[in-house]
Amino acid sequence: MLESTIAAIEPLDEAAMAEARELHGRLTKPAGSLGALEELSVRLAGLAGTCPPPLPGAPAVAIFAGDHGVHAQGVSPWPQEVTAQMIANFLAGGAVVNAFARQAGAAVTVVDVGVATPIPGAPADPVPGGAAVPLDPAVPRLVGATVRRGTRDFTVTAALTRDEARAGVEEGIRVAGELIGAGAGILLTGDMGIGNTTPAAALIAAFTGADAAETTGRGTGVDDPTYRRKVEVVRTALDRHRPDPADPLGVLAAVGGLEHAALAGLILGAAARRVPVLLDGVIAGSAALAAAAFAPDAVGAMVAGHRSAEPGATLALRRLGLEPLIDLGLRLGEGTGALLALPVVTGAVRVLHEVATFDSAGVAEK
Ligand SMILES: Cc1cc2ncn([C@H]3O[C@H](COP(=O)(O)O)[C@@H](O)[C@H]3O)c2cc1C
Ligand SMILES: O=C(O)c1cccnc1
Repeated sequence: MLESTIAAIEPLDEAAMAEARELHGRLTKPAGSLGALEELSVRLAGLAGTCPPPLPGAPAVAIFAGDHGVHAQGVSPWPQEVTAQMIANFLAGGAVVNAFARQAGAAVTVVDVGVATPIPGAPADPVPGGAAVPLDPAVPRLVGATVRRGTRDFTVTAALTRDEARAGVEEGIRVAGELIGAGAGILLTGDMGIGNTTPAAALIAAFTGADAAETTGRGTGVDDPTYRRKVEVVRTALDRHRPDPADPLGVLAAVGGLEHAALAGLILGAAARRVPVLLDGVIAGSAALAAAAFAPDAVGAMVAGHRSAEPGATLALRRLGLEPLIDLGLRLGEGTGALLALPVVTGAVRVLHEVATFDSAGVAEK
């Protein structure tokens, strides 16, 4: 499934992009006046292979959740159980991501790929992966797709086996296909996993070559001693595993997490189906680097929702050549920054559908 998905990812359609650029030049606005929205709409035309590209209807945010063996090293001030407790909160509609999803009209799917503790109140048998899904923005949904109940501590051994990392990536591909099959016109990335900014920092260091001190941030707000320990943990893991950036499955297995692997898969799945994927913060950025290492043309499907306050997020976006749409100092995750950016993406496309040309509106050109 991974290999066939990678093989299906192709470059942007140059003819559709040229058509979108030409159309922009005829719309009733000074050329270039919509700034970054113009190039974004051109890119989305290239992704869809048609101009104008479809409006990104039926948005769907996929929140991949997992726990982390490296939590034992004291890299987060929060207990591991908060991952499962927040999933219960997502399903009850009480988290920030739910508020923003309601505002955006986005369906919320939580995918348990690696949660270590029981999810309070969750059915013993959540919807198994593969079940038919209605995209109902009012009802958050849990998909049970556990690969293993938390990764191993990567300061000691590889976080995952290659097979486990592959299973995580393939679950993300499967979810992308399921959501797009149910009608989603744009996918948004979300994450939940106490400690997951530490593997994100390690992945970004592995893929960009940046130092652990540059890629590591304060996550949920760690104090100075914890921050120093976190940098050391990332450095120790990189020294121990020496991950090869040309082998993304190996990197994800050595220093990644199951939600990072699944998000890489979601991105690949969206790119293969030529549906845009709106990236959230640093976890998504680290997964996007993995996706780009699997398939460089996958970058064409990526839209950077926002600039997370985590320093690694900026390094990841720079490496991918993506400019974030909004920059509000958010550092939450869950998909919150991606959801806030969604109207910007829709606006960029709507211009190509609805704005009159100088000719049709009888407006004089300069
Ligand atoms: C209540 C709560 C809600 C969250 N929602 C997202 N995160 C975010 O913070 C975690 C990563 O930060 P660190 O690596 O410092 O643990 C992830 O679960 C991420 O989704 C949350 C964290 C907490 C505590
Ligand atoms: O930017 C993010 O994605 C982020 C930042 C801090 C904690 N969790 C996620």
